[in-house]
Amino acid sequence: MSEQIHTNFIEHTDSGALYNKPGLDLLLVQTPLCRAVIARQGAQLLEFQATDREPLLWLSPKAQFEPGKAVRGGIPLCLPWFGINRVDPAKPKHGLVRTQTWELAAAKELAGGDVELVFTFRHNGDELFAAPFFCEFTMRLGRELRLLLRLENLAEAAVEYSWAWHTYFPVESVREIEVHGLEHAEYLDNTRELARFRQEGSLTFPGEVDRVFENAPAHQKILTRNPITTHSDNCHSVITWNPGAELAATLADVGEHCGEFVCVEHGNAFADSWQLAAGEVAEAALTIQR
Ligand SMILES: O=P(O)(O)OC[C@H]1O[C@H](O)[C@H](O)[C@@H](O)[C@@H]1O
Repeated sequence: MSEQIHTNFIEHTDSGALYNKPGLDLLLVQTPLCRAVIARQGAQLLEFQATDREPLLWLSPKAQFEPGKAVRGGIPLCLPWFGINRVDPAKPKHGLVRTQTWELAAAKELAGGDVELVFTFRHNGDELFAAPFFCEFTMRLGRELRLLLRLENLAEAAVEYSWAWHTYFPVESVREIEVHGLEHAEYLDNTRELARFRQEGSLTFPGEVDRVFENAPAHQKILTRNPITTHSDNCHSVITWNPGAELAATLADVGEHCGEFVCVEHGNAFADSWQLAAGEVAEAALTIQR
């Protein structure tokens, strides 16, 4: 591993110091514009809050910080496959990069006071995923949050990649929110063997909801006390998820907190998966604010 990057806005810390649950190395970013916490494992943003605004991300009070286990909350990046691996369902859900250590390759302050962190991850190809690939994940942290993904297929043949930023948003009560921006779109219902339906009106969360919108619009709005808006570039899939009380009771890191968040995830999965030729690069971006 390369040497740690030192700047006046990054503190190298860990989950023991910040959450009293030792286990993972964390970066604490503090600037006049915002505060963020990022796990080196998965380059996973755990917290983001612009100064004088409400938190943008939900981190479960029951989150576990164990190396090799995904942390419940923030923005885990699911890649190189999203959800259950369709070729071999015994493989871990949501790919492999969310439980691997990423490198902080660069960190700098931009004009205007935003800071930019660049994380990289190289996969050499193994039994989990044969193709080698390289990911660059850039976070711009300011009054809003901007994420950029650059994925390079290092294989000598074409490879399919599916992925998503699996964002957990905080809400007062998931049963009282609406997600706008998916009206009339078709979705695959993951609670009904991926059967296809059409979204009538705005999306609500009366119980378990697990929907995959392909070819989805670029803007969504989460209507909660202080609305959250998302704008994506080249993210054609939106996945919406809340487990509902019954399923949440079986998730040790969610439990009774299931009403406090909604996942509105952006990426390219199912029919929108990226087919990358040998050496091909693809990019996508997501901006979130409230
Ligand atoms: O528990 P995880 O592996 O983090 O997955 C959490 C959820 O992620 C996505 O939203 C999927 O559509 C859901 O089916 C899944 O349950």
